[in-house]
Amino acid sequence: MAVNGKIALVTGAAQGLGRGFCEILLKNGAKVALLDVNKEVGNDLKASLDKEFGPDHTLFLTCDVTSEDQLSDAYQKTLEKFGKIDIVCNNAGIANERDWEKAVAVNLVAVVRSTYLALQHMKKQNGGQGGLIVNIASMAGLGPLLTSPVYTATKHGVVGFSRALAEASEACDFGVRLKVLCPTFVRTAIISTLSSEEYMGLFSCLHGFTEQMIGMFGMLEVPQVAEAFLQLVVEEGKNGSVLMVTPEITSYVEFPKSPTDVLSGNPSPSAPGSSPQ
Ligand SMILES: NC(=O)C1=CN([C@@H]2O[C@H](COP(=O)(O)OP(=O)(O)OC[C@H]3O[C@@H](n4cnc5c(N)ncnc54)[C@H](O)[C@@H]3O)[C@@H](O)[C@H]2O)C=CC1
Ligand SMILES: CC/C=C\CC(=O)/C=C/C=C\C=C\C=C\[C@@H](O)[C@@H](O)C/C=C\CCC(=O)O
Repeated sequence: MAVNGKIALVTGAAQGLGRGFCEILLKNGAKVALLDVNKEVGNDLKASLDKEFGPDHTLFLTCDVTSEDQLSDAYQKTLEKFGKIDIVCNNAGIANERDWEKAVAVNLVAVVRSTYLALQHMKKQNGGQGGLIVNIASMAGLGPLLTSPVYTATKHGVVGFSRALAEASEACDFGVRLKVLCPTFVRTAIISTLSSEEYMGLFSCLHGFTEQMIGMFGMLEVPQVAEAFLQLVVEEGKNGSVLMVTPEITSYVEFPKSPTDVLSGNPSPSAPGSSPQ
């Protein structure tokens, strides 16, 4: 999808990766609705972007994505301001294994809700022009991050939900594509929470393991991930694709055609249909 002239909505836009995604969209000619629960940082970002791109290219909306009313209202205000929504990036996310229900609410429930709101406004059957939804997961959406079981669950959920809905959207001819971004560690505020007692919850005994993982997978900078995000946005087709981003490589993930493709070669003798050993 060409970005120039498009209207985008980004959640968690005030800082970190969300800010990076907004800036690269604006640099490529889009107008962006910036949604974030942090009013102060969001207003500061809006003021900064107004200086660089002009006041009419962005709209900041204070929005807690876990609130159905606030999210729906933000979509409505975006449509009132810009007339349409072509791209949605569900980026807002937290890491918190102690208040894990909050993490589920932000990282998964809100992503589903925002995706469905986007679909409602974009799909051709509702008079929409189609569009693209990019959901931000993580490498922890592709494999278990043992320091963060609930975070892992939410990100696996984002990957599975987005891939399934992409297939459903194609089957229903909604005209809406879905894609997923799975970065490894990125130097943002979320990293600083990883060693905090609040984040670690049951797993404070694993402090130090995160440093090992960062050593193993490296640390990305926001601009690197923003470039990968732009690649996802501009690349035509690839509905349901999942893009992994590491310091060494940015590449699409190849999933097995069927879950049975990942079975080991030695079925249990008790397994139905298995031949006796
Ligand atoms: N930083 C990293 O290492 C990685 C981050 N991610 C994902 O990238 C996304 C962005 O994370 P970062 O930029 O790193 O974090 P960040 O903490 O720097 O930024 C997150 C933004 O989301 C906002 N936010 C949090 N809860 C919200 C809510 N309820 N409603 C609205 N906005 C809310 C925050 O105010 C903040 O502006 C998250 O989904 C995260 O899981 C994925 C892989 C790696
Ligand atoms: C908890 C949230 C922290 C930061 C945000 C974030 O999403 C960061 C994710 C970064 C990396 C996730 C890595 C997940 C790896 C899993 O696949 C593990 O199962 C891999 C474990 C070891 C791999 C061993 C090897 O590759 O040699």
